[in-house]
Amino acid sequence: MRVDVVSLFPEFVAQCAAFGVVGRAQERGLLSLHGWNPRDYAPGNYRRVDDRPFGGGPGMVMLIDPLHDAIEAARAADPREAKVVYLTPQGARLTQAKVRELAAHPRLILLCGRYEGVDERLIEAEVDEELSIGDYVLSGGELAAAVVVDAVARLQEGALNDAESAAQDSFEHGLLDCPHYTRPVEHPLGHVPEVLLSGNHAEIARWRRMESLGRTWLRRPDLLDEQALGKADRALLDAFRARYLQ
Ligand SMILES: CN(C)c1ccccc1CNc1ccc(C(N)=O)cn1
Repeated sequence: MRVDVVSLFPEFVAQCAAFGVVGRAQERGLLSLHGWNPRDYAPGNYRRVDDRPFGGGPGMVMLIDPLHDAIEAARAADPREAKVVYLTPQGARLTQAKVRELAAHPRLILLCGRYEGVDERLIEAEVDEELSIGDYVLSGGELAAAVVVDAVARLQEGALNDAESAAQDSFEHGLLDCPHYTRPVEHPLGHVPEVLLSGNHAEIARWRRMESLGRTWLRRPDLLDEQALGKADRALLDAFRARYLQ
């Protein structure tokens, strides 16, 4: 998968993608990242990329032409069709389902806004999708772009080994992950649940599923559609609630 990032700080996103699983995905050729700086397409000595907003008010707005030219240069760098995504607080919420959809594209162009954002005419002409990573304001779209790069990189075939993909799977199934424990068994901070030491793999799987269901019910009831749960999961959740409420 190829990702082109249009940003005044293109190195920002490249740095975020240089470590761990995402860095390894790049080394394995599963992901290629390219930065395009609108300032390189801004004419004259001052190389302006922003200007004052029509209608007055504080802050600056990113100019159309440097962004347009940077996006077109990115498009031209690879023959495949690109989906252009603008990271903005005004975007649709990014979910794992949306990440899966994005990860299936051969190419993405991620547009990172700074200042107060981008001239609306550029958005209308060039952007396919506006996405938000959450309801909060960042000083630029680069962190949001780095989140998208990380999330789609992990879904590239061959990016994760078995252990890593197990961690990925829990949220993929729409539930929160169960608790995890490792050595030592006894520690001043507490002990390890007996079931995990039992070697009884059916019981361990049952306990983990119950914990995932229970935690989702407690922490993110919005993720839990109890109607869609099978008979076995409903029984596990009832058992969790009985223990929790006793
Ligand atoms: C400068 N701002 C406020 C701005 C305004 C408009 C567009 C982009 C930006 C860049 N900032 C962002 C970007 C994304 C998110 C998010 N939640 O995905 C939060 N902040």
